[in-house]
Amino acid sequence: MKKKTDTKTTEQKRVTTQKVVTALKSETAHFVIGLLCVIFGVYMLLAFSSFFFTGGNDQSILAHPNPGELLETGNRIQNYAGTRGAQLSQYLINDCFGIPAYCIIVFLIVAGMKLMKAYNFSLRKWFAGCMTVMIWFSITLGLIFEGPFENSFIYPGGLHGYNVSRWFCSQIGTPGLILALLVTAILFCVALTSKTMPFVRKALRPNLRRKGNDPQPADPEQPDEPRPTEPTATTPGPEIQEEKTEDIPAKKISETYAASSSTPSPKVTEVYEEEEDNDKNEPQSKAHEIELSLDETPVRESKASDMRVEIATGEKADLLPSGGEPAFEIDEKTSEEDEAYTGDVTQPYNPRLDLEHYKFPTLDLLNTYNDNEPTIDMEEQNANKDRIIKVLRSFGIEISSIKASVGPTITLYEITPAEGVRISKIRNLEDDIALSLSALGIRIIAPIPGKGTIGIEVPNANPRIVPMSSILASKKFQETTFDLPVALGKTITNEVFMVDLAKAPHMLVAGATGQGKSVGLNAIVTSLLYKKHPSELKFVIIDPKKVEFAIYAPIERHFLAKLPDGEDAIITDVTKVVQTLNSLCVEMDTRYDLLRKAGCRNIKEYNAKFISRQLNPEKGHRFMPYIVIIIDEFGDLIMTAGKEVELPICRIAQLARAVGIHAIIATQRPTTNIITGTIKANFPARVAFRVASMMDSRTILDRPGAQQLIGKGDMLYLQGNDPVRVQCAFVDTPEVEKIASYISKQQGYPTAFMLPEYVDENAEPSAAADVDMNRLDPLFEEAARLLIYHQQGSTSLIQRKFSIGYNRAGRIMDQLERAGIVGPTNGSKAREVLCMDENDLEMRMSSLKN
Ligand SMILES: Nc1ncnc2c1ncn2[C@@H]1O[C@H](COP(=O)(O)OP(=O)(O)OP(=O)(O)O)[C@@H](O)[C@H]1O
Repeated sequence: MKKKTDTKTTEQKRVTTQKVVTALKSETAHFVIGLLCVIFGVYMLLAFSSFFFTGGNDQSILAHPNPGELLETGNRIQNYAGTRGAQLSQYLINDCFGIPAYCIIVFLIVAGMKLMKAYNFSLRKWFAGCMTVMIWFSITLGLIFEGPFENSFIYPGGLHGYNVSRWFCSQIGTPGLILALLVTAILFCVALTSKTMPFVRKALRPNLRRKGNDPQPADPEQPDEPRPTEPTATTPGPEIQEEKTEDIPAKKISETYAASSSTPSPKVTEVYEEEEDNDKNEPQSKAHEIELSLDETPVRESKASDMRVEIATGEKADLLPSGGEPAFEIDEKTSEEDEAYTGDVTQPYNPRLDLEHYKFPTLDLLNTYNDNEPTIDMEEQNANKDRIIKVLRSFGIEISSIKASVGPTITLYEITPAEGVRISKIRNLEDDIALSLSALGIRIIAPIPGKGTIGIEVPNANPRIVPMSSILASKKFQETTFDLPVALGKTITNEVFMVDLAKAPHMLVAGATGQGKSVGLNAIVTSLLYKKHPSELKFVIIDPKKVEFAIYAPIERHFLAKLPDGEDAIITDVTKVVQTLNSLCVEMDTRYDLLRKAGCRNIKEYNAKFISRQLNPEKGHRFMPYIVIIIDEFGDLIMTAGKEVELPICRIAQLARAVGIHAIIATQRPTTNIITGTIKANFPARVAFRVASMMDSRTILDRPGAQQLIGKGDMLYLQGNDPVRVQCAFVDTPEVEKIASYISKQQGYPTAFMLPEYVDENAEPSAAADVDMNRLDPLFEEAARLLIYHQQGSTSLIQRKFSIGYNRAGRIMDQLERAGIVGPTNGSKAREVLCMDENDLEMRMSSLKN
């Protein structure tokens, strides 16, 4: 009986402890503790400051040894913070660290702010910094003021400083201690800022100067560096003052640049909250690893990987070949010779200034799919396991262990073959095994790269959606340092899968219709919209289908780029596509020119230099936003415009990486006449959703596999050697609409970002001469009659009447326009018909034929 009560009490105690621990970990507890820290810090500040005036008087009272008497004399204590304040100051200042004890207050307040989530300080760094400063100054002051300061009651270095400096002096002598303090100070400054080393070098050799043709970014400390004024994001500002630049605090510039260029996480506080909630309520965000016993039930279930674990996909991307990209060389010309500029250079350039109140989209715009409960169906797991063992056994393969990682839609069974079984044997049997397992979407990885095990991927009976919100709320996305972070979804081990488009640098997306391509493209755009300010990123969207991307039209003045005479920023017309791509080539060339003049190797260096005002906007320099080109239905484009489209795309893909222009092309039909060798060579990052055939998979990934995917966002991402299976994040059209509307309601630029004008030098001035009669569509004349009869230049009319596809109808319409029979596109309205009647048409036709 007694034993039972004991157990009950222990259990109760355990539960209570657990409750207390949970309560302490809660956000409210953090906030309250933080607030207390700040309040206590302020109290200490009062006590310390008062100590300097009242300490002398209080000291004699506090020195009284009897606590009873201390209580009586309490009224005579003069410190504003009372007896305890006086005691605390006496102890921390005189008995410990001297005046540098103020560092304790600084740390307390910093820690409090961090706990309250008011600021996101790194506590470890602040702690180390405050401790170092406090101890260093304490010893230094201890050395300078041996004993009380001018016979006053204050020990500037405290007893600690006094004793430590005395001990050091006895060991290494006073000069030794001075040298040690000096070295420590320099080391601390080196750890604190990278500016220390050039500063020390310069102090050691004052006439040390960088060579003029050094392509590195110039040292901001250099007094004669020219710096630009504060222009708008696209145009140079008019204000120019005759001012020298010596007095620009280099540190300030670099700090502000860091602040302005680092990407703020939208609503970071909220994000963390959500993430914690996710951790609590949505255990599906954890990877579930189950070790399956070889005979029956699972032996162990463990939540192995935390969502916060970062997989090094980005870094991996870094190491990959850039797909035949030619080397970019900077010629040896003095980069800054034409930059002598003396404008208003007191502040670093802030690219976000024009839209400084811009708010990043918030996570509440996205659906959370809370009902999407995680489930691990043990029956299913065991049935699969048994099937795998049976099938392998039937081929004479024994296994020693089997482990399952349950992903959102796929489970990976990792199999260790028994000793003596050769992996090559399993690989040879791959097709037979797949046939025997015969479920849709089984993929065998023999062996798993870097391991001696074999992977068998089996689709889950109840797949789970990976909501975009969960990916964007993840710590990995929030804290990413990628320049163009693209969050694609979750891997089989439930880790957030991200790539840096800036390093990819161009992406090919393929997938049969309805397998998740459009959702994937939306996920890519969404993740960029959540991370980039309108001044830093522009999209060029090419959408021949005219429907998929219309949802982005509202953000034209924030995030889209277009031709100067372009009506719609979402480009749907084939001729406009060719013009736009060529215009992008012009932009690319201009950017290269500017980079060369600035002596920078890439856009990042260039922008950093521009921000620190080392480049002169009057010489054409400007802040360069990244440009991401998205082309949907690339197959249709190639079919209609062929080389006209392929050539500029390949040029961009070969060269544009360094200047921040990146292309993503998507196609339903990954055939070799669409994804040509040149395209493939220049698009190293490949995304394959489910495709129709093994041939298609080979075209896109250079290997089979994509035909076995299960659709609905199940995809393989390839960059380098081995494809990664990822469940694409799901973002629905209404969610994208909400994001677009959230952005479009805010102040934008007056127009979309203007691409340079492109003049086709080979273009014939006469419209009629532009039409090659030998290549006219057989339906050309009939279509012309139809439009004249209806007096309505509508592509869908041609499509309907002749029962032909959109692309062909579009092509006919382009030919009709070039022949001067219909006018140019007219927004969403039908084109104007320029021929009045049949006679008019006859005349035009005969002029065309001659
Ligand atoms: N990541 C995903 N998670 C869950 N379901 C998805 C995902 N991606 C797509 N789906 C489902 O598949 C459907 C089709 O997707 P989507 O429109 O992206 O296909 P698509 O490949 O672009 O087709 P098309 O080429 O015809 O435009 C979606 O409506 C959705 O129901």
